[in-house]
Amino acid sequence: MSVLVVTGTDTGVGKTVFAAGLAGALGAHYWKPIQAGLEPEGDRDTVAALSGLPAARILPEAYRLTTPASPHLAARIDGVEIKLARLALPQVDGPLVVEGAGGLLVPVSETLTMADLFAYWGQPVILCARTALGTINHSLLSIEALKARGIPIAGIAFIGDPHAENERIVPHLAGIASLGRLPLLDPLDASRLAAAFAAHIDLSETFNRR
Ligand SMILES: Nc1ncnc2c1ncn2[C@@H]1O[C@H](COP(=O)(O)OP(=O)(O)OP(=O)(O)O)[C@@H](O)[C@H]1O
Ligand SMILES: C[C@H](N)[C@H](N)CCCCCC(=O)O
Ligand SMILES: [Mg+2]
Repeated sequence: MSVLVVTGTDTGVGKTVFAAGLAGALGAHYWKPIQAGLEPEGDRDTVAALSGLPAARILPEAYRLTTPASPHLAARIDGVEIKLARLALPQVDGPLVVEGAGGLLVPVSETLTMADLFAYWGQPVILCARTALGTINHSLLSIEALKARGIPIAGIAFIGDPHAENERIVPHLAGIASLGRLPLLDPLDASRLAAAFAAHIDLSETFNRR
């Protein structure tokens, strides 16, 4: 089993759309261990709709929390305690794509962050980042947080309209691979996502480095 963890510089950067494209391209299983916010749908449902994968490849979450908030707060509201013991990676045949909640230092409890979880898993992480103004700082801070914990970095994936300089300077300063840029798709559907992912995202270096 090979695992790729998808994180982002923030909530709402496009991790789920990217993860759907990635899981579809790899014929992987997809797992969102902690879902905070169930309306109008969870990320699992979005990936089911956008990845083109059979339903059995979209694994059930370990925690389904009702409130669209930081997981530590969503868990408190639901009266749930998030525990590492329930967050072991599921064993599947073939590749597994795992999506975090929000960005790296988002708390899942009073003592645990998403980054702690990634360090515990020790699997390579793809950082999803906007192309737009502000991304340089958010991206480099996120990469520092990954490096500080010794979390392997598979690369950065940009999402949004082209911005050649932002797409150059971040991987250059961080010394990590860029997997490319997923454009904003309108309409967004499974076939357009698969085509855009194949045209714009290069996974060859990701797998060669491993
Ligand atoms: N490549 C894209 N093309 C068009 N729309 C996109 C794309 N990427 C993201 N979006 C839209 O942007 C919004 C946020 O994207 P997404 O849900 O993937 O973010 P996220 O990083 O997974 O957020 P969360 O932290 O809640 O998991 C969604 O409405 C999604 O449809
Ligand atoms: C509700 C949202 N869509 C995600 N599920 C959780 C995002 C947590 C972000 C916390 C923060 O950085 O302030
Ligand atoms: Mg998401």
